[in-house]
Amino acid sequence: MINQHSEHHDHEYDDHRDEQRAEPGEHARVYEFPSKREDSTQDKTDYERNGGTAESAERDTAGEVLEGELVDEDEQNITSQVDPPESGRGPSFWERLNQAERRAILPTWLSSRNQLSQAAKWAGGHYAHAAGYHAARCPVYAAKLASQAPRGTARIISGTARWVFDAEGQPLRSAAARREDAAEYLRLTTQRDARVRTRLALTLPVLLGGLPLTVFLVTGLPMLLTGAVMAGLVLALGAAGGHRDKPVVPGRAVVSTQVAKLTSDIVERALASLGIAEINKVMGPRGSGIAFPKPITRDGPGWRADIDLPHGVTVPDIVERREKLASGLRRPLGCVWPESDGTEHAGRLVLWVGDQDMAQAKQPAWPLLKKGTADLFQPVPFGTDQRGRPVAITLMYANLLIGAMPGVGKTFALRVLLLAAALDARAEMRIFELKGTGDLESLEKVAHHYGSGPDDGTVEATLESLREVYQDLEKRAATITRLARENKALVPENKVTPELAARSDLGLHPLVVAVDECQELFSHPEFGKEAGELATAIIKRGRALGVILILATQRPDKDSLPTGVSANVGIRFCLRVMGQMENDMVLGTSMYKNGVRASTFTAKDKGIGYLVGNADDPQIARSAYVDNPAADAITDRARAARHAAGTLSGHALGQTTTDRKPDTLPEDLLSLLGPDEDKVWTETAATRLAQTWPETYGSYTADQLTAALKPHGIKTNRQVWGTDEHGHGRNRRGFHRADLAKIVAERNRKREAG
Ligand SMILES: Nc1ncnc2c1ncn2[C@@H]1O[C@H](COP(=O)(O)OP(=O)(O)OP(=O)(O)O)[C@@H](O)[C@H]1O
Repeated sequence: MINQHSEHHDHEYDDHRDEQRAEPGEHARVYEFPSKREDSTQDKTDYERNGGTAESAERDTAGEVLEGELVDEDEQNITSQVDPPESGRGPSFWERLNQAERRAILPTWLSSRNQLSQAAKWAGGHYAHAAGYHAARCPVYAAKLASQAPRGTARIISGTARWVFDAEGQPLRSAAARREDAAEYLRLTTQRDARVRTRLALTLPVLLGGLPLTVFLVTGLPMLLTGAVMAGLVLALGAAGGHRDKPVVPGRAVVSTQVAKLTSDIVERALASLGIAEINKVMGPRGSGIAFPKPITRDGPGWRADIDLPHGVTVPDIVERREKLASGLRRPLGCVWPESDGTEHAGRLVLWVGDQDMAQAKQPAWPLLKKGTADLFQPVPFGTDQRGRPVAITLMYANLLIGAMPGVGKTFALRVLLLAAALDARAEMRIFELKGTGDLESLEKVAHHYGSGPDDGTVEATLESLREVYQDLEKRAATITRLARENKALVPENKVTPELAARSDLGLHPLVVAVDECQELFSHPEFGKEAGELATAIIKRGRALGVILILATQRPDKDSLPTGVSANVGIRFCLRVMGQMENDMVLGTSMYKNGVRASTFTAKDKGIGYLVGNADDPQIARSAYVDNPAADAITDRARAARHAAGTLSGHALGQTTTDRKPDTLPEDLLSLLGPDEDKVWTETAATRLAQTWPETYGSYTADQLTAALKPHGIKTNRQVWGTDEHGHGRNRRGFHRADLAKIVAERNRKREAG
């Protein structure tokens, strides 16, 4: 690199320059420019005197400098090479050895027991399938071969006859006869006669003796064996009578989707198709080409290429053209995943090209699906990345925001994490699903608080729960401070530890608060503001105190997501969104600019999103797929574990408590409704029950009544218009008298029938 600067005429410089002149090292060349205007004028005049023009004099001077010739010592501008000399440049040999990356001795699939067992399972399954496929078609193959047996027999007979009588020499003998070449003809026929004699001598004993003997022996064998030998003979004859273009086994058991190997040529061609000027420059006839610092290798179910992009081109430049890149690679979009390498410079691209579209690739089952428990202080399984590697999330000391447009897998992703939390028996769960579709219903049986519906009642209940959590924060903080004062070793980092969380006397157990469709809460005209403030405070303070807030929204904008929440949340999962604003609202400022763009996902990329804040670099993850029945089975397990640990509480306990209540709840409730009361709010009914029969229903809240009515088949999530304590008319959750009356009539009928 060359740097120009003006030179002051002082002695220090002169000394320095003299030093350089005294030892003009090969790599430290000094180029000098005339700096004074009069000097260059002088040059021009001299040049003109010698027949040149002033402009060409200037050009020539510049040319001289570029060619690096030393010019007059008196001239005053200087250009010096700033690169250090070759010797002594960069890290030493040992330093380089120390920093060098060691490539794995064994391929990854051999070095991990898990991957090895997966590979073995795959190979076993593959060959078992092929064997089964062909076994099922055996009768068809046998019939085909038998039908070909006559042709096979004819072929063998005619082939033998042609061999014995030397049919292959016939054209030569005919040609000799046509040419009337008597000597040649005689030589050929004599040779043929000798051949035929020998071959007849070999064949006749076989035909006359061998065949009858074989028939005799075969018929003399036990029936079964004779049959087997005959069948084998027929099949062999059938094989001899086969057609080359009509094989007996027409197709393969497994049709492999052959994916083209990723080569540097293919990658270069794809990069050149992106329309990036710097790439085109290096790809041009005089360009240096694209640099591949490591060989292209197989990585999981795909290929990985590490690429040094040309100077000035960054990974986001490529990521934003992912679609064009996929077209250049001739691969489906869901197979092409350009990423940056966090440990390298901004132009190091890691391009992973999968064999299969991520959305269609078979995903392994969620590890906790059938068995196992979770520990919220440890990473809990969430899903897989584009290479099929497991992605786990540590929820403790974190908060999570999930955002996406409707219907791309937001609730499924949230549910997987809540199921994991449910499997940690210590965790208190407060779950609010503000859409009202019951997507999180499976978690009701383990939840301390549960609400479902977009109505004011549920939104208010969510706010009430947040208020409680906020108050609980104070208690938790006081406990931590007290413990730290008593024994610093108990709280080394002034935050909840697994040991403290396990102590039921402290109240520092993990507390998971989840709000699905949280825009209903934050944009609520009455409760939204307070809810936003509480959520922000919980996110800021709750982390160290064991409180985990998980929010999911399909409308990530300023009104629906308070900036305090979007700015402070630690882990973010963004599935498909429409544009930059939603992307950055969920994933954080500048993420779109840095190439982390959830807007590049397509409608079929269900459950796939960018996960930010979980690892050093943004990850692409697909949440594990757990459907409703599977989720129900998991929460049954979770409930049993909680029952055993004595940690069932609140709403979940209400369910059990009501199971033990005298079975007169529908009748009791009906008797409390006025004659004209067709509908009633659940909370009103709960209050009346508690007031009328305090011993039986004294502890009933609206949620507990909902849970208690569920086994009777009475739904309490209907919208009921009523007047609140301030005299305002509003909609809240409730039930219809008609539903209740129907159930009571049915119960009476059964009772009478005995
Ligand atoms: N990980 C996944 N793998 C495969 N399919 C998935 C996955 N996650 C979700 N889906 C599919 O996507 C559909 C929509 O998922 P989900 O209900 O979670 O969407 P949503 O974003 O919450 O929608 P809405 O905003 O309307 O509630 C599901 O019915 C499911 O079939």
